[in-house]
Amino acid sequence: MVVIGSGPSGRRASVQAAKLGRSVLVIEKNAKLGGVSVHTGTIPSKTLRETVLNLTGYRERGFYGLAYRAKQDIAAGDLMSRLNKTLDHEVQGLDHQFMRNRVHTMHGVARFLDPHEIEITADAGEVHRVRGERIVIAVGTRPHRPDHVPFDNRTVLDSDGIVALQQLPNSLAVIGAGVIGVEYATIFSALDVRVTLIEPRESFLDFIDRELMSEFVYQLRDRGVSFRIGDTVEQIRMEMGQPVVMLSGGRRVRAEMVLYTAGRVGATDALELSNCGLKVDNRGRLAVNPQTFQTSVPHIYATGDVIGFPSLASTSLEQGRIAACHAFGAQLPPAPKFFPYGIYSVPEISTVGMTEEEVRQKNIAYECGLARFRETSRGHIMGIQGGLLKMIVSLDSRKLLGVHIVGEGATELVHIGQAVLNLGGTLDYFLENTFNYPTLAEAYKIAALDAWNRMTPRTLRPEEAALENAPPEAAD
Ligand SMILES: Cc1cc2nc3c(=O)[nH]c(=O)nc-3n(C[C@H](O)[C@H](O)[C@H](O)COP(=O)(O)OP(=O)(O)OC[C@H]3O[C@@H](n4cnc5c(N)ncnc54)[C@H](O)[C@@H]3O)c2cc1C
Ligand SMILES: NC(=O)c1ccc[n+]([C@@H]2O[C@H](COP(=O)([O-])OP(=O)(O)OC[C@H]3O[C@@H](n4cnc5c(N)ncnc54)[C@H](O)[C@@H]3O)[C@@H](O)[C@H]2O)c1
Repeated sequence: MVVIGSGPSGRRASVQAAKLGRSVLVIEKNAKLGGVSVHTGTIPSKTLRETVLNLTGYRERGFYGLAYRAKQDIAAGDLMSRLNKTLDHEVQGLDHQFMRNRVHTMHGVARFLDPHEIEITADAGEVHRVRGERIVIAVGTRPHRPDHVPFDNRTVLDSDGIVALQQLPNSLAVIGAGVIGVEYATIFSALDVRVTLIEPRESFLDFIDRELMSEFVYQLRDRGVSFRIGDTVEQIRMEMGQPVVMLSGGRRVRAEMVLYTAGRVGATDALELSNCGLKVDNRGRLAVNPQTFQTSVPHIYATGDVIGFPSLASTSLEQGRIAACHAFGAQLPPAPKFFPYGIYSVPEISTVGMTEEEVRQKNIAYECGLARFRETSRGHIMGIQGGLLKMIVSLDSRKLLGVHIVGEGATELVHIGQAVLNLGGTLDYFLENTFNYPTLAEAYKIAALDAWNRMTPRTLRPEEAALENAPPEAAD
């Protein structure tokens, strides 16, 4: 098997194929393995977030006040040193995994010569040719960089540029309130940078439950984040060395730095896909069979971000494994119905299953249970002020339909809800089981009791019951 790209889906496909006893070659154009996930995407952004929360003492501010700082003057270098160490560990882990499983690697840009033959051009210009019985295209995406945006990697940058930051800005305008934009906007806001989030549509993160979003936006406004939602960017001008974002309707946003995060496009340009009979859509993405990840050319698979939604490292890993198993006839159980979504903003958001809006659209009779983290003893111990867990259950079957969490630890907590949901569990799981105390997971119990209270007719007090059972004249 030849795998093009060493991100999460290429990595999982290649190791799975090797475990099935096949000979595997991974082609990677970068000098280091790991893909977008390790070098510019998931791991760097999550490491920056963790570093910011640690150095600012953000998690302790509930006790010691807004002025509390673990480190007084935080510079870009403080963020980068921890980032580089984390990335080195990730790459070492990956190199070791490939070595253990005898996955071969070759560095260079791959392009198809025909449906089985691939040419690899290394940085030094050296050219190799390889043949694959099965091929996996796992080339991922790159940031969308329109010509009219004056990127200079210093004051106007994209999410690739932010991981090589030289200096921290005092103010930041983030253009595009997708997952990347929202994560970085909130991370910088936690660093006390003045942040403005700009989004042309009338709402953002539409796949998140709206009640959760109002809690999230409330917390961000409270921290001073400005929102320009429904405002189109007409131009980004440089005035006295600083970017000014010109919005439709005449408004301007002046900021020391602009982060442009208005989506990504498939990294398929170099592949010369016409040589193997494949075509991409207008965003450079490939269509696949969603069960097997085969493209229209059956021995060529495509996995990860290059096939579009949901474009997560978590789902990409699974896609790679499924593709390799299918390619070599290994059996796989059907994929679970629901996967979690984690947004590593500050505060975190995580969600699994249907939102309240989706449940309504499907006309399912439902009830919700809510728990605020401040209702848990663990929340008091940690000094947590915000945080909400929302549970949606079916009124007819009592089955769990969705869990939505905003607040500390949301991306970990969500897996309890995911297990119950994918195992077809009901509200009763949470009512009947004992949870460790004190934990944030106790929020599940509190939310379940809240839903139960709303669903169950109230037991009448003895004097009310007596009146209810009495003959009509006595009730008068
Ligand atoms: C800022 C950011 C934050 C993110 N945070 C999260 C998160 O918290 N959680 C999450 O689940 N997901 C997150 N993601 C998404 C996640 O990174 C992607 O879903 C994942 O990396 C996709 O994996 P992939 O297998 O498609 O390969 P990628 O990681 O995209 O890697 C593709 C590789 O292919 C190589 N390549 C491309 N073309 C060629 C060629 N012609 N020849 C040879 N090699 C080639 C590239 O150099 C690259 O190394 C984030 C993404 C970004 C950008
Ligand atoms: N925690 C995570 O799992 C995580 C984190 C980051 C990224 N990702 C993945 O990476 C992918 C890419 O994320 P993304 O945020 O770049 O893309 P996105 O498509 O999620 O969001 C892009 C945003 O930019 C807006 N936009 C589009 N054109 C614009 C323009 N001309 N001007 C201003 N705004 C514009 C869109 O309306 C949208 O809100 C996502 O699909 C996501 O799954 C995941």
